[in-house]
Amino acid sequence: MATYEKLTVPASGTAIRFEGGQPIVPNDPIIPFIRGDGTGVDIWPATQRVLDAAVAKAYGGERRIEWFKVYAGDEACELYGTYQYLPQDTLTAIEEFGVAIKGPLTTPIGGGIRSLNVALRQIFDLYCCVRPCRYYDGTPSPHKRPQDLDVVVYRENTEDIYMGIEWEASDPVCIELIAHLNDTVIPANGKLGKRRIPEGAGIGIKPVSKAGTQRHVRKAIRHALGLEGAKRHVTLVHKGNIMKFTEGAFRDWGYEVATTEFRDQCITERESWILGNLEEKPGLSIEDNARLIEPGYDSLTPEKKAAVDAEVTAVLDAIGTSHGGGQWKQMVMVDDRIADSIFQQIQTRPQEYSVLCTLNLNGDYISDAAAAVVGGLGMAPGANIGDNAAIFEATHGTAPKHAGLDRINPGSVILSGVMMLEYMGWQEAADLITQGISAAIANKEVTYDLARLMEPRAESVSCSGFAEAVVRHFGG
Ligand SMILES: NC(=O)C1=CN([C@@H]2O[C@H](COP(=O)(O)OP(=O)(O)OC[C@H]3O[C@@H](n4cnc5c(N)ncnc54)[C@H](OP(=O)(O)O)[C@@H]3O)[C@@H](O)[C@H]2O)C=CC1
Ligand SMILES: O=C(O)CCC(=O)C(=O)O
Ligand SMILES: [Mg+2]
Repeated sequence: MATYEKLTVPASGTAIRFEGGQPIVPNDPIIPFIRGDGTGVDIWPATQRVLDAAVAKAYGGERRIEWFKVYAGDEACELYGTYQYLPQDTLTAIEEFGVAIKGPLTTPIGGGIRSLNVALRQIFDLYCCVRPCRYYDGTPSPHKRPQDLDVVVYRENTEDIYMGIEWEASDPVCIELIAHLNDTVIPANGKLGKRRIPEGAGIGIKPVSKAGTQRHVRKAIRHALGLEGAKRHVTLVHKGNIMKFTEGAFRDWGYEVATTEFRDQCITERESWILGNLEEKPGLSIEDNARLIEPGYDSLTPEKKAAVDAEVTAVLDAIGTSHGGGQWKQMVMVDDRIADSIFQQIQTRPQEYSVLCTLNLNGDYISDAAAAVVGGLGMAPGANIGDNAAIFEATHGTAPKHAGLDRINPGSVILSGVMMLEYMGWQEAADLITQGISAAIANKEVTYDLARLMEPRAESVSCSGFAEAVVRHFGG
């Protein structure tokens, strides 16, 4: 048993262990929770009420969660002292008990502390941020057909510019770094021409590694393998046309995982065109197939034409038998889209997407945008998953202007709790909550954010009132 400076571990309960990246869950798990800053004061009690009621109803006392209050953010400073935003006790508790849940934590813009939310993901190597965006019937939305969006954003969670390796413009190290880049590093690369970093610039570094990308893509593909029909689909989202060696590499490394480790279960979009063309027109020549997959083929240089022909030949040789004859239609489709395009696609053609596998920053943006389509940040849950720990939290932040007013929507943290119960294998309790939320919304018992979008506008319930409504509607 670990030692704690200011915390007392619950007298009863058992730790969740991890084996091979999977949680082994006892009937009485000790689960650390962080209340959170801002609206955390409203949301957390509402969430705990719903989770406890669901577990009690589903298992009649056979299973229960032993909550272990741990501290981060403003509350931690009150208990541990000034600037103690993320005390060692909290880290020890998450390490010892493996699965935790948290409310949002404040991060100042510009100077001040770095994000505690990001720090927790990095400290525990929670490399996949999983954010499902699906529609609950009756939820008001600015979109005409919000029900068409049913995606899971798989956001890489430990790399990219979120590593926080950056220097302020006035920092002497930054000035020295810019001089070194301008005088030595950039001229040494023949392709960068006369480019110069402007003096007075701040500098941030964007590391994207092959190992970091591939372990994340692997989890996204495994997720898609558990889905059915057209939802067996992973889209690698990137801005690889501009950031070739980070975002472009993310795409290439992602395809590499799909076409090596998951070769028998995956088909890429281009491979599907090649096989599909041949299925539609048996006897189609390599050149005509190449013409169909490559727009503008006839105006390509002979070398480029030969490369497309070679691609068609290679695909037919490698997987013509194993994937051809329509077999590929049962497999996980892996394609890629440029990030700006995916923002419009999830609004204009939402039904075409399923698992959106992204880098860190793109996933941050896309998860808020996708949440907006299906009803806003009040209904946007999330999970940070690693091989030895998992922390569940909503997509949104502290929403400070609503703090302490018992009016914010606790739906996102409650749904993050649903993800936690599913991760623990407690599906019966998770289902009760999902039913309760669906029925509360259908009954127009909703918080201000959803009430104001309803037509006619509905009378809103409080944050705690929504939790009570969810509990009342367990079982439909
Ligand atoms: N994982 C985390 O802990 C995160 C922390 N943050 C941090 O949170 C702080 C505040 O960030 P901010 O940019 O204001 O973004 P927020 O996500 O906190 O809030 C922005 C707006 O989104 C709406 N919203 C957010 N949560 C809910 C909810 N539960 N129910 C209904 N509506 C909701 C509200 O809109 P309206 O007022 O129009 O109703 C709110 O004003 C910052 O310090 C930021 O760094 C941000 C994101 C994630
Ligand atoms: O940590 C923060 O303050 C913001 C993080 C964030 O926006 C997110 O994880 O979605
Ligand atoms: Mg965000």
